[in-house]
Amino acid sequence: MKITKYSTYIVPPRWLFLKIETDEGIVGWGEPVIEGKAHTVQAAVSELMDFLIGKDPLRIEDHWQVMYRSGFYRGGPILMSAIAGIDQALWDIKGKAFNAPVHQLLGGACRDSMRVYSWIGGDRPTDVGLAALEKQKAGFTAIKMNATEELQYIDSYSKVDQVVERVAAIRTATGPDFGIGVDFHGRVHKPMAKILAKALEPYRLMFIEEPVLPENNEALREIANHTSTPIATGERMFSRWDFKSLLQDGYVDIIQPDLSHAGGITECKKIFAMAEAYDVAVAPHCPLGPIALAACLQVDATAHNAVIQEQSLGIHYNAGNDLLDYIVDPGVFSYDDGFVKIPQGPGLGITVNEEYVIKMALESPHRWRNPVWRHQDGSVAEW
Ligand SMILES: O=C(O)[C@@H](O)[C@H](O)[C@H](O)CO
Ligand SMILES: [Mg+2]
Repeated sequence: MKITKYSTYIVPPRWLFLKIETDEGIVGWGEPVIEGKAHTVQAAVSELMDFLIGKDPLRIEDHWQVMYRSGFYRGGPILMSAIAGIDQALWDIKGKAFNAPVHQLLGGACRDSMRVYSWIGGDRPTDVGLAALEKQKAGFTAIKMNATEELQYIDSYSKVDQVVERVAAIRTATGPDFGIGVDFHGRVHKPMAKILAKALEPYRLMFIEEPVLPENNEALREIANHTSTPIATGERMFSRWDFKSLLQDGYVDIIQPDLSHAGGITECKKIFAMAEAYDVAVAPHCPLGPIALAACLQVDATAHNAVIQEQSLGIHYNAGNDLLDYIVDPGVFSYDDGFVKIPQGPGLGITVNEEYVIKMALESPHRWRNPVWRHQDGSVAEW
């Protein structure tokens, strides 16, 4: 079998899909994207595909090594997202070629279904009490919300109180066993992060996420010393090499690599295994489309330490398209009591609605850019 062709599709709300074709008629789909930089990743995909056209799609490990090592410059969000989407598409092809779901090819499932959580409140954390209750009624056992829109290095305690009030409202609305993740979203700096972490401790959270930006991961030590709440991070870390010191240092409890940002199925399977050796859980990040979610579930199925999966079913951003719009078999992601069954179809286990993808790419190709938010004094706030 040989790779003959590829196509990329910029689709709303913020995504990029990739289709790779072969001379045997088998096609694979991937989702190589980083939000706000879809066009940049698209360009990186086209550069990397020059190495793959005419090659055997089944030699995934070798292709991964070529894409990662042969370019001299390596790592980072753009290159690793491009590799990720290509890698997903190659695994999709391999699964279809052997008529097996990807998880079978990775060693087989060690769980039947995966607990999932839904994001509430969109980019801005408003009215989350009600939103959490709606998700609970819809069958979810866990949600995640953003803690705050912005917080300065040193800021008022009333902003801390507002976060606590929102979390308390969710806890009251949903009861003691409901999973609550609070995403600091890298919007909080070290001086306030420890205050906020400590203030949230009584609410028995599932985790606090990105308490500081990943480039400040050395601050996790102090934050971990201020709270017993599990600490999660990793959506902006892109390879085993990014994760190794985080794991060695020992202050993280849950890592959140993204199957569309961190080198794909091939790399994330290895990252999950590294974490297992440190007794660290995995909760893969995925505010993306159906191909990314399917890739996550295929690896989750095979990883003992995968505990919960983020997913964007039900209009993650409170605007635009839902991931189910892009597949012809939306039932594949139906959840029961907060769990999604592992997709069993060949490859990634979903059937992309190609006609709809092409239509959306033609009619509404997005140019989604991250909003620019500012603090009261006019200085830029982390989005
Ligand atoms: O953990 C999450 O899902 C968030 O940090 C999103 O990745 C971010 O808001 C961009 O969509
Ligand atoms: Mg996050």
